[in-house]
Amino acid sequence: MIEIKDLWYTYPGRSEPTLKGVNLKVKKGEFVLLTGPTGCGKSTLLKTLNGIIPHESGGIFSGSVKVKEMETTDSNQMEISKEVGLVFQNPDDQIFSTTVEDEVAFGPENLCFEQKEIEKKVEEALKIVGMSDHRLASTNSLSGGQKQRICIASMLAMMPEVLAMDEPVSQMDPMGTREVLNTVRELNRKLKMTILLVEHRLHELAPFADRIVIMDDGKIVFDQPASKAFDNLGIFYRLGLRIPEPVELCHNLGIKVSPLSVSGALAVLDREIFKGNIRIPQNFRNVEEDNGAKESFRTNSAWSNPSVPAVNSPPIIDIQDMWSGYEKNKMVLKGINLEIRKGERVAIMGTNGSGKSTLLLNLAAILKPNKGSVKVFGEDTGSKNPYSFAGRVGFVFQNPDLMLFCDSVEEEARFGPVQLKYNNIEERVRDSLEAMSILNLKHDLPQALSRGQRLRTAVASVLSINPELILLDEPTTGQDMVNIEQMMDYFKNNHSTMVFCTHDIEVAMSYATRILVMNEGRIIADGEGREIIKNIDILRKASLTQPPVVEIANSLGVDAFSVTELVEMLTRRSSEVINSEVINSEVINSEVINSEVINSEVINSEMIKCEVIRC
Ligand SMILES: Nc1ncnc2c1ncn2[C@@H]1O[C@H](COP(=O)(O)OP(=O)(O)OP(=O)(O)O)[C@@H](O)[C@H]1O
Ligand SMILES: Nc1ncnc2c1ncn2[C@@H]1O[C@H](COP(=O)(O)OP(=O)(O)OP(=O)(O)O)[C@@H](O)[C@H]1O
Repeated sequence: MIEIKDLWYTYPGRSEPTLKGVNLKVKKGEFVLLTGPTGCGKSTLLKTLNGIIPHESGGIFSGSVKVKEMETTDSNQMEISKEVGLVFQNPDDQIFSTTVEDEVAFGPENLCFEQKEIEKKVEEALKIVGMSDHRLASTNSLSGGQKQRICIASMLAMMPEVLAMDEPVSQMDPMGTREVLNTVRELNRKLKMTILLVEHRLHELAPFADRIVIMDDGKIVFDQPASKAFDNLGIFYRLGLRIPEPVELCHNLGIKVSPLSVSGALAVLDREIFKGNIRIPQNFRNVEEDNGAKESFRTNSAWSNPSVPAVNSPPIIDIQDMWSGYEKNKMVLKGINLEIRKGERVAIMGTNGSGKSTLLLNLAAILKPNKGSVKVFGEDTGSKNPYSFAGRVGFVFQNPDLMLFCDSVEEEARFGPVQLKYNNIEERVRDSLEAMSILNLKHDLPQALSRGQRLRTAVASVLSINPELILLDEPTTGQDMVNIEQMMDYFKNNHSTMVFCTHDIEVAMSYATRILVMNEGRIIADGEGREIIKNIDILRKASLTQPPVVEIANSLGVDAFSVTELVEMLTRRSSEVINSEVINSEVINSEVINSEVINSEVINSEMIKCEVIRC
């Protein structure tokens, strides 16, 4: 269905190619998950499939891209678009109609379907993405995740033979992601729709794919069936890609199988328990008592429980019975009460459209309460404009493109300090770019960067003013694991006071000192991550899911909140297993673990901590 041969592509104005000899074949009906570090060229490759590159982009293109035998460079873009539906990375780049209904109907109308058929397609597509109730809504009034749902629906309404999706679920809540992808998978199986999906959330999406392809620096460096892809984890660690927790658990236990699902991992563990290789510890419900201090991890499995700051200082944020919305008689937030103190890192989680961004906009005084009060640093935002908080409050929007307007990355970081007439401007610029690992991009035009790079530029532009309160709307979407850790470690190590929206429960568990869960404009839970994660009712109401390792631990009857914790629990009681041949051969076979580790008595947190494992 897709055949790419020796594809090279250089963007206009760039001296180096972005794609460097890509070869890829995808058969009809395959579901291919394409991943790789941020900026490696995934979106660029996807754009060659429907001819946006090179037809609209210009630049230097060589090699061949064929879809259904059609050479995309020779074909007219209308023709290619009938075969290839492309879901854009940024929904705002895709959506152009004023209502949801018109947006979804646009494709089928252009394909000249009968009116009745168009109606049916729109209805079905909206149902798949859970947006039937928003059919008549204005597209401008949708939340980030709702916009992504509409983008998927508008492609599904056309039922293209090839569906190319660029991080289509990055802003969607976990339950919505599962539901939509289950349906997409069904369509792929039943109708033999060919799917090429780009995602960083490999750990969540791998179970849906037939094949996993990894890009690095403009080349394809790995291509394996999903069932075998995780047999050797070296490349995933090396490129900082997130590994499905069930796989990581089994490997860290020395079991050489790579189940992608919770049920698969449980079947494997049951077998090992039956053989006596693993024993479930008794009386092990309270992990914190037993474990004492835990080191922070350097891999995804290692995300640890963040420490909670002292809470005896006066609140920086004080919200009393706040109601707020965009239209007079339609409140989005309904009676919010909230206090946040210096040093807290608060994650806001919840269903798409539950009001997370709206709450954040209120904290930045961009939106004002219709009723009740919001005090930031003791000042009532109702009587202030957002500029009164400039320098003290830093805000990063869900869509970083709304913040980038300068000619270079370093200009973006310089803008704030210059406006605020700060000293040490160049030092601030350098430090903030360095903190976000984009110093090497300082002369680049922000609009000519990958999304992950643009997001980090937006964060750097806020860091350079060193605000007392940092507000981030989904700062980890579209980022690879290394960048997520680096960004969040920075805030943690600098004891920043921050409030961030996220759909990533593992990041929240690891970095937030407190999690707020929202549903339909209300805070329905507020507490420490470990408490929240155990409350299935709350999770369900907020469309959240437990991380797989927590589900596995629950099924085994123990309390564990990360892969490390569960490995520690299981191996501490069975160190003979760790020293067994199984583990040693895994370790010896692995490219990444050195002899020190092999000699280690147990696979404990020391081993996982070891930097070696990452490279
Ligand atoms: N419009 C553009 N003009 C010039 N260069 C560009 C443009 N878009 C992307 N690039 C270059 O191509 C590289 C790859 O970008 P691309 O968006 O394909 O990466 P990606 O793998 O999709 O990244 P991410 O995971 O962050 O979305 C960028 O690092 C940048 O150098
Ligand atoms: N500019 C706007 N005009 C009118 N209604 C809006 C506007 N922005 C958001 N809304 C509505 O407010 C509600 C909450 O949106 P908000 O963006 O706060 O949700 P969210 O929880 O951040 O969602 P997501 O997880 O999808 O980002 C949604 O129902 C949305 O339709």
